[in-house]
Amino acid sequence: MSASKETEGAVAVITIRNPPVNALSQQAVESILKVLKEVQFDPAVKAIVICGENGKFSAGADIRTFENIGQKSDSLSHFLEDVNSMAEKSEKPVIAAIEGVALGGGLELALGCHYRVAHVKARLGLTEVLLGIFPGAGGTQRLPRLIGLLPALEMITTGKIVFAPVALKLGLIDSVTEDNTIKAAIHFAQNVIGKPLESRRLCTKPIQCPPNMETIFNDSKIKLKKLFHGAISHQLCVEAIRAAVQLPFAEGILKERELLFSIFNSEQARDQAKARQYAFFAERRVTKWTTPSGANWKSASPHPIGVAAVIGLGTMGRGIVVCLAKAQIQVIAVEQDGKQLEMGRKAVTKILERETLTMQQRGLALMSDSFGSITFTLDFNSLKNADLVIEAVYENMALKKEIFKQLSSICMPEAFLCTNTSGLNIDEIASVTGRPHLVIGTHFFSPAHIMKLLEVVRGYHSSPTTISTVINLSKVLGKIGVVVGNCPSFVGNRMMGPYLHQAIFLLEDGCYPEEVDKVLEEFGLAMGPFRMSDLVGLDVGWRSRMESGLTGPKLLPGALVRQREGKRYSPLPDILCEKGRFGQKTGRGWYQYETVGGRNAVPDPWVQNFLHDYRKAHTIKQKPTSQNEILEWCLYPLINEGFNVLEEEIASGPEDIDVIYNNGYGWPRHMGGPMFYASMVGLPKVLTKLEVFYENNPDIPSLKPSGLLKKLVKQGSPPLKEWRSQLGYQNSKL
Ligand SMILES: CCCCCC/C=C/CC(=O)SCCNC(=O)CCNC(=O)[C@H](O)C(C)(C)COP(=O)(O)OP(=O)(O)OC[C@H]1O[C@@H](n2cnc3c(N)ncnc32)[C@H](O)[C@@H]1OP(=O)(O)O
Repeated sequence: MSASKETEGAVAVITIRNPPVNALSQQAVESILKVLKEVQFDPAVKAIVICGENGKFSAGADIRTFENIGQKSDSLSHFLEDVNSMAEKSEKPVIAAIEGVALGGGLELALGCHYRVAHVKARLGLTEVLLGIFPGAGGTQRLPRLIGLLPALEMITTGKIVFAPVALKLGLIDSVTEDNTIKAAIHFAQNVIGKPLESRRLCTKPIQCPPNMETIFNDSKIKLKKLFHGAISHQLCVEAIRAAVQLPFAEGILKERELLFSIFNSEQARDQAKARQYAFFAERRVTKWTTPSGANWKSASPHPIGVAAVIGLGTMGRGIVVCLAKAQIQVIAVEQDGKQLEMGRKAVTKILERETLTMQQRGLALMSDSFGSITFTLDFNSLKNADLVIEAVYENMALKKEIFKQLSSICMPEAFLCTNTSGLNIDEIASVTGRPHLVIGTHFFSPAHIMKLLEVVRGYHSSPTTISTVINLSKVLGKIGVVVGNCPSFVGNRMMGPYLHQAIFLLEDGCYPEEVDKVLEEFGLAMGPFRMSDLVGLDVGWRSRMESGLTGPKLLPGALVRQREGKRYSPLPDILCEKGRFGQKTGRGWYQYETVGGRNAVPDPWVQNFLHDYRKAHTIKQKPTSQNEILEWCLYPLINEGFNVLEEEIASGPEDIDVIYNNGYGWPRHMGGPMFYASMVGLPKVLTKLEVFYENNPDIPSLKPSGLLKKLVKQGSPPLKEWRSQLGYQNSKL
């Protein structure tokens, strides 16, 4: 960790060195300060360029140290601000040469410089808020002065990252280069030697403010509350920016410090910051996958994928085609029906047009010709050219097996065969092929071109190379691949089961859909269980329950209305479906909608009356349930299933589950994920509640506390990072 100096003519080049991302540790910043002081007094130096080693300016503060430093990180921010201020006050021009990334404290350092030159592919952002803190080294005071109130408000409160061309338009940087950035910055420096610097010092620059500032701040807070629910740091960002417009620079800096300090002083804000930082590292942790047999990310090499094929152009297939094409992979899109193929082609083209527009707006010169080419075809034989095939037809085992049988004979012997199923048995599908080691599950989430999560489901025979190839592909697609084991519904959907059942039981017992949703949405979930079910479509679950004989014609005669095989069962969603209430798609479900396909869920008096009559018919006494009880009844069974998933080695660690929930199920990042949340609530509390729930409801097996949860509590509830060592996984091989 160091900063070194070289000189090129009259220009001193200070290089930050702290691999892999030149994070600003205390040592790194001390080192920058030392060299910066040195060059101030060197008469031969007329201008200074600051850059980062290995093509990265700086990814900001060293997050690895946050856990241990607590409140100290707020004084570390002041320390960085002292360096920024020294650069700003320098009588010699200071130029930031930005390659790769300038994020968080890295961008704050660049804002202290008089000029910023960036490579065209560089990304810049004040991302602190995404880690539960906010820019505390002058960022909230300098950015609005540089680019204006509104763009600064957006960047700081959302942690938005912009590419260099957009940064140039915003006025965040002064020049963009496609060549060697350091050389370009040295050249830039030579041209500004001797020019007045006063107007380049952001601390002296006034902020251009619109007249309706207070409305802007208030609206922003309301919007952020909706977007990030109870997340505190976003709200504090607004206060810091308010200080920037209301106070002179030096006082604004003091206010920024005070607000940052308030985060470390509040238990809730500290917990949220911990949760977000945990979520950041959990996403890195899951890339280091391992399987119960000991295969892992180090022991396998991925194969590159030049040509990929997608079978089935329904909603999922279309999204998958789009993300492959966006990653510049050549795609063969196959349908069996001419009409479906044409509809698929049109839909894909439309999405790609929209994506092109968005990319252009983000300053990325990505035109449609830089997408991978797509061949739409009815010819199954064209699959012989694919390195990897993703089957994305509807969930039907017989159909999937038929397709995989064909794939096994058509495709190249080394081609990987993936199935986009959300819960079917991968081994059964693989069994009909002559290459089960090359078969794997790729569970995409809808819309597939947007959602970041990919559940990578290893079958019994999936080879390490197959896992590695698909995990690598997920990175190429800009997704987070999480390796999971093969069991009904895998990880995410399996844990959803007890949660959704419990939410429905709450309706039987006296709650209303809007009441339950409100509690879970206030907790931070993107959508409560009933709004989510209406969005997905109630008919999806209904069809699968009919298929498995839980309802409909296959239901055994004499079955009790509210019981199946001795377990509690609620027919409520079946009855809704029988009445044609499928959710948004029919304009009625647990809620009513303004139109068929409408999005705006409105509580429906019909549902309220229906629930009332249902309870009366089944002589169910309505129980008052507090908000906290609703939360516990829904979340603890979900968490319990998470422990079962860990115990059965379906997920390799709690981080895997949390990454799945944060990226695929709308879990609020400032709550870390369900397993992290359980660790924050305290495992003994979760266990005690589940024990009581189960004792009073022995007909709900999912309430039975997991063996792993009990084991962990017995061991004194070790911190989450130690849970892995309690699992059967051979982590020692990592
Ligand atoms: C004494 C002064 C202290 C300064 C005080 C001022 C306070 C400022 C507040 C902040 O700056 S908060 C931090 C803001 N920065 C960020 O949010 C950036 C986080 N990082 C990223 O977004 C990405 O990692 C990246 C930089 C865009 C690189 O992405 P890429 O996909 O290329 O690689 P990764 O796998 O994500 O990362 C590689 C490797 O580096 C580790 N890492 C990344 N950023 C940091 C960081 N800021 N601090 C410490 N370590 C970081 C990451 O964990 C990976 O390590 P691993 O061991 O391979 O898992």
